[in-house]
Amino acid sequence: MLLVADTIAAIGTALGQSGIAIVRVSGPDSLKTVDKYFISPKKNKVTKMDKNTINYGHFHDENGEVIDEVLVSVFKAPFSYTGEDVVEINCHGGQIPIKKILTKVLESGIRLAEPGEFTKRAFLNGKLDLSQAEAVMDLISAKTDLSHDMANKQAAGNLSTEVKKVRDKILEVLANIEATIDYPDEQFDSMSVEQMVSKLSEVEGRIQNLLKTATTGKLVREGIKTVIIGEPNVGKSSLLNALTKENRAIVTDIPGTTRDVLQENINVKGVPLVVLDTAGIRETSDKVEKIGVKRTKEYINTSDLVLYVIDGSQNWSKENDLILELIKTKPRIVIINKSDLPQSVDIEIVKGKVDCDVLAISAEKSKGITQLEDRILGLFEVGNIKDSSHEVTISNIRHEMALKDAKSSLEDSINALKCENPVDIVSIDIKDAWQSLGKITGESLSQNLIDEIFSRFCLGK
Ligand SMILES: Nc1nc2c(c(=O)[nH]1)N(C=O)[C@@H](CNc1ccc(C(=O)N[C@@H](CCC(=O)O)C(=O)O)cc1)CN2
Ligand SMILES: Nc1nc2c(ncn2[C@@H]2O[C@H](COP(=O)(O)OP(=O)(O)OP(=O)(O)O)[C@@H](O)[C@H]2O)c(=O)[nH]1
Ligand SMILES: [Mg+2]
Repeated sequence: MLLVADTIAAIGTALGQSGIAIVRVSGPDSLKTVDKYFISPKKNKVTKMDKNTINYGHFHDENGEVIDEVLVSVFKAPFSYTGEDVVEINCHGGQIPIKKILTKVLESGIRLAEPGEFTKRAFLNGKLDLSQAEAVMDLISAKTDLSHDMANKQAAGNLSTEVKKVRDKILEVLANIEATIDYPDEQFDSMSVEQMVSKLSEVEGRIQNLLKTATTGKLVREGIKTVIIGEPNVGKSSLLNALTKENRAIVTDIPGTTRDVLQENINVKGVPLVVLDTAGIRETSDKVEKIGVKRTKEYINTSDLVLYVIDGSQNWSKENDLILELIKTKPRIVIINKSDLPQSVDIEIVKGKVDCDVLAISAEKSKGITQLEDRILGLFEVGNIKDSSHEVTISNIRHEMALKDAKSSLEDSINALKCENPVDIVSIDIKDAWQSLGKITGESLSQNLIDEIFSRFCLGK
């Protein structure tokens, strides 16, 4: 069923300079609006163009001045990404043509799309379910092959299919209960309590299998937020460079080199790491450096992992103990750097002091980096991530919560059945499980929540 909606437009490509860019228009007025500005050599009207065609011409302003040489792609409802009439204007990828074309389209009374609104319309028109729409967003933000592969499978509907199968099984039991309640005297092939328990247990097992993939799945999708901290000059920026295998951060022998936080994405065996290199922590009177140190402390709080770097060639300081205290509740690894130099720090003593991994490395000589990567993955229990890449992976906390709710309702219903509670009471729990699962695909989710989910998407998507 197509919903009656207004017409929206947005730039579908990244802002900035590029070969080509796309202005996307979707809704009932899209063809006739673009037609006002488009002239093809054969004077073909956009409204008369065949569906699924790409057409050459020029985009003009109302005075007939050429704005750009373009290609327009025409899709006709319901055969488009959104399910509505869609026109895409492929123009040259400069700021000016993009801006001018979008402005003309918007001047014709078409509204600028909200973030995620094209995909939201695809969802509302039944082109995608909610988990597939969320996967479209994941496809865009994926930073490693593994996270991309996971998003691709979800976009293809692997999760939706499993959820639908499981929901159907629940529905069979529910239908059976409803029938016994509505027609108590009729003879039909009703399920026994044992059969219901067995069916629901099977469903619970399948949900549990999905839940098992969630820890790894979330890490692969979201990445591990990692912050490198330590005193000035210990080699934090050198470690970032060793991890990225590029010279991204400025390294000098002057303490206090890094002032602002630097962020890099790193791929550790398919797991994305978002690594922050921070300003060295120390008492300082320098105004700029002070702000850096304050930020470092804030980043520690919001990170998933702290890499605490110590210079092994220097004597152990009381600051080291203070910093260890500061991070003691965080997942952390203590890194004794500059292992290529004569050591003043005794690693065995440090190991005795802390209850976390302690590792000697040389950031400058790239020694111990692979071991560090293994320890990081070990800490998050994603050692053999490739072996555990499933056809269906739970990567989104929203899905995980819905599955947990469904599982708990199923457990309640199974226990109630075993205790011979009346089936009409049991059916409430079974219905709850069915509803919870429907939240994943968006079938049982309130409009507000749906709006909230799409608002997190990019503009033009
Ligand atoms: N230019 C452009 N590139 C793009 C997109 C887009 O919207 N525009 N996409 C958007 O993210 C992705 C492709 N996804 C799309 C999905 C469905 C349809 C579509 O027209 N579907 C119709 C017809 C299918 C058919 O011909 O068999 C349909 O489902 O009815 C188009 C693009 C990636 N590349
Ligand atoms: N010998 C040796 N020197 C290193 C090693 N790692 C870093 N250095 C040197 O230590 C100095 C400081 O390195 P940086 O990476 O800038 O240290 P930092 O912790 O980022 O310093 P700030 O940004 O000032 O807090 C530079 O001269 C590096 O060349 C190492 O593994 N071995
Ligand atoms: Mg630095």
